[in-house]
Amino acid sequence: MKISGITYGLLKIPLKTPFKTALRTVHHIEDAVIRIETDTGHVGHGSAPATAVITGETHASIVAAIRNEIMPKIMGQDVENLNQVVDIIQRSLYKNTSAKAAVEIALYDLFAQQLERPLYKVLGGGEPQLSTDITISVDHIRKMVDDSLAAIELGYETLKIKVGKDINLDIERIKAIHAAVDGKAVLRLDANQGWTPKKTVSALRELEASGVELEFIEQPVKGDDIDGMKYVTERVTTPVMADESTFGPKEVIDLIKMRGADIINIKLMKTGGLSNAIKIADMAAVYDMECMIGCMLESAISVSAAAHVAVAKSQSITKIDLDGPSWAASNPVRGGASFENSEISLGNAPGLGIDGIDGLVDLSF
Ligand SMILES: C[C@H](N)C(=O)N[C@H](CCC(=O)O)C(=O)O
Ligand SMILES: [Mg+2]
Repeated sequence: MKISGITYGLLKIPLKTPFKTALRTVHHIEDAVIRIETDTGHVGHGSAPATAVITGETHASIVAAIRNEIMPKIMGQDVENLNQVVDIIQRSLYKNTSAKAAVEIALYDLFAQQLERPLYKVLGGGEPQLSTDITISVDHIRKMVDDSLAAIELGYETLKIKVGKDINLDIERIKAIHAAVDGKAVLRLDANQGWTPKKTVSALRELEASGVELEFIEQPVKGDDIDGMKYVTERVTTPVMADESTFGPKEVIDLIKMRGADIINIKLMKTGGLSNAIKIADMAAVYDMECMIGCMLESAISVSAAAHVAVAKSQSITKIDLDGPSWAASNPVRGGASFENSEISLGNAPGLGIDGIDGLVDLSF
């Protein structure tokens, strides 16, 4: 099965409600989508959102990186030689992790299709059901409380509360949600780099002292402030998760060695795809470190691939934040994993099991 062609598209799906973090407000999922074709007539699907504030990439840069740098180097390669092709993708250009992720997702889809097995089985198997959290956008307190209660009504058992705007107001937000939820859901926080190390410690100590139990605090300080992450990790009881601080395996090794966080958030768009995500999950298992699999605001194509990794690497990937598709007003992906509120189910079809994608704007000029 040799790689013989590629088509490019843009997928834009309105959200049910705006997604708001300390870094950005988003009204649509917008993904660059690729379909990699083979000489056997198979099609592998891949996609990547443009999360410029996190990875530095735009849709134009993702498509240009794939079109000009990655595809010319893997055209004609045999999908069967998965590791060799992955190596070419990873060496094809510096950074551009979302572009690499889109290509790796399509490649792994094809590899598993060739073996006529669902991707998670090719990656090691597992139980093909996951339960994801749901993100609560940062907003005024009443809205966040209402959103939290509505999510619980829909069956979500874990809420990921976005903070990081104004730390004093954030403390009020968290206390109000904690009181309203009244133990009916697990609470995790994501400050998306919005706090400082000292203020994080004092906020968490105040919350801990007032009986607010948090599963973890994700990326409280600037991504490149690894000393700040360590400072917080050493001083609070609440576990600290690294998101924007760690992209690839090397950064994770460094962070583990310096004990700069308790948990790692693995996202395919940061790792450059499945190969590095798997390396990180395996390394974390060696160090008895827990990981979460996360996503950007992205469609069911790439989130399905992340779900397959999570199922196969459940020894270290113990937390799931794959709510991207739940934010979309519709799911234009035919076939593949199903996303029903908190429940994610992987089908039995080969690869990712995707039959087609509706509403793609063709970029294959
Ligand atoms: C969607 C997911 N639950 C999430 O919160 N991801 C964010 C980044 C999402 C984005 O800005 O597209 C995160 O974990 O920081
Ligand atoms: Mg995060």
